[in-house]
Amino acid sequence: MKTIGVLTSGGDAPGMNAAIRSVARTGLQYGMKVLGVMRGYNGLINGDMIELNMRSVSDIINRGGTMLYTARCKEFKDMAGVQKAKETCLKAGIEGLVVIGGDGSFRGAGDLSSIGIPCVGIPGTIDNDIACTDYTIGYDTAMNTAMDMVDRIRDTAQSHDRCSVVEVMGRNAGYIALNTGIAVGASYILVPEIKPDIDAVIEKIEKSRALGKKHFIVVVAEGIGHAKEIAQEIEEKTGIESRETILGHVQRGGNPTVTDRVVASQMGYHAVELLHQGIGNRVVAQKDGKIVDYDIQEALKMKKELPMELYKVAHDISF
Ligand SMILES: Nc1ncnc2c1ncn2[C@@H]1O[C@H](COP(=O)(O)OP(=O)(O)O)[C@@H](O)[C@H]1O
Ligand SMILES: O=P(O)(O)OC[C@H]1O[C@](O)(COP(=O)(O)O)[C@@H](O)[C@@H]1O
Ligand SMILES: [Mg+2]
Repeated sequence: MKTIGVLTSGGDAPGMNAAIRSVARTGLQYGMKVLGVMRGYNGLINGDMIELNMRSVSDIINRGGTMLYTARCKEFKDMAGVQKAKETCLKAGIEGLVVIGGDGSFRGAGDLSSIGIPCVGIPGTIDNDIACTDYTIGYDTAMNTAMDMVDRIRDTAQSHDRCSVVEVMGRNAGYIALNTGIAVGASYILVPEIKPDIDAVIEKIEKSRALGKKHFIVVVAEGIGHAKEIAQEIEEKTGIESRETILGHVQRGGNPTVTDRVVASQMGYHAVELLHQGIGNRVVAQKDGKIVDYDIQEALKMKKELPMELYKVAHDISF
């Protein structure tokens, strides 16, 4: 391949820049022309792209967000949009494309691959909710940010003998909630994968209160929501003054951790190796510590479950 494109799509995630840098530098080393497509699939439909050289990806490895911007592009969900994107690719000479994003972005990459533009997906989302991979770029940074924020909340909850209900991101996935919850010693963790049971939360708080505990942290995933109502119910039923905090987009920003930078660098490299061999319609993944790749359609059919043993450990040791 003489020319490849790279784009970021869906929610941004810390480490996406490190992946862009890796894709660009690997491609350039192979003598390829590398085009950075702006604002996800929008840039592909509108022909909005910039040529990347070795220096244009300098000083981004340490930065959150994405230098190529990102978007959720409705038009690309229809084949007409995908067809337009293909025409842009043909015009610009793009023979292969790296798509950094989540499962939605991979569906689009599969569609574009099916009409003759080979695409390789790189999992980039803070949610870690992509079934084919043990790890998604941005996840570690997001969890560490959430943990830092809850540590701060703990200081004030402790000083006031309060209960803090903290909502972390994760629309459909409880990975951030589970790991942050265990890392901050939460009394209870509510995740979208398990039907919420407020009575169980209250029972747990009462149990540890009987053992002398005076301040409590409950972590709630965004998919469960209702942090305010949960805090109110805890206060009403236990008499413990309660406050809710929704962490929100603070979890999506900031400098990527070492894990996110390393995995992003490895995955970007692997993606371009595939395109260099003329291989498309693949998703790069991390499996048991190794970088591997899967057919996009097969990857999208895979299922991943929240580690229930970890959920049990979290609750068995929080008193
Ligand atoms: N079924 C689909 N077919 C084609 N493109 C899709 C599809 N679903 C999502 N996309 C494209 O991928 C973009 C990102 O998807 P989204 O689900 O929002 O985020 P993520 O990739 O993080 O899961 C969408 O805005 C759209 O352009
Ligand atoms: O920034 P938005 O559009 O409000 O989206 C919020 C959602 O994006 C995420 O931060 C990341 O999700 P994606 O990577 O799948 O886009 C979710 O945790 C959250 O539910
Ligand atoms: Mg998604």
